[in-house]
Amino acid sequence: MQLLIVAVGHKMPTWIEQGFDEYAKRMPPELRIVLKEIRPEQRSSSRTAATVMQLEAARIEAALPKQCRIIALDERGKDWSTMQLADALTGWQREGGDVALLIGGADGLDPALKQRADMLLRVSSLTLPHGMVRVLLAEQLYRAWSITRNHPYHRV
Ligand SMILES: C[S@@+](CC[C@H](N)C(=O)[O-])C[C@H]1O[C@@H](n2cnc3c(N)ncnc32)[C@H](O)[C@@H]1O
Repeated sequence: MQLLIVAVGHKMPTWIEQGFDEYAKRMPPELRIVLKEIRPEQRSSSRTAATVMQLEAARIEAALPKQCRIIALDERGKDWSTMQLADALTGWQREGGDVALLIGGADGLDPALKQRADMLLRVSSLTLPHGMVRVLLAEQLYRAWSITRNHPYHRV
């Protein structure tokens, strides 16, 4: 099973790339975190944010496997504790299939894409920059995995 992070945004600063890699590389081979970067659409005065999000959504859809669970990261989503994430991870592994975690660009994720997601998840009440969300998500997935394995990384 793979955890796909499908994230709008590329050419991230080195500190984002390093932060992400730091946690992604700690995952075991049977539960890899795979990053798929989506090139952001050009912003211009003749394009509305809705148009840009629709075009980015088409790119995100094209990057998704045929069958996968979709979790859309959104600040208006459900609040999960790390323990809840760890429980969910156990369930996802039991049920099998890939899980895609979607991170939007500067304007967010297209409403239709959020509608078709299995759930919306928020990681804070604050609006975070998309680069930071991928780092935070990688750390939380690693922490959640460490909980399922009683690994000492997570202290209660
Ligand atoms: C700069 S934010 C976009 C903000 C946009 N105005 C909106 O309303 O969604 C870029 C992306 O980062 C993710 N993101 C930012 N803050 C988040 C949070 N607190 N919880 C979950 N995802 C977040 C979302 O996927 C969002 O689409």
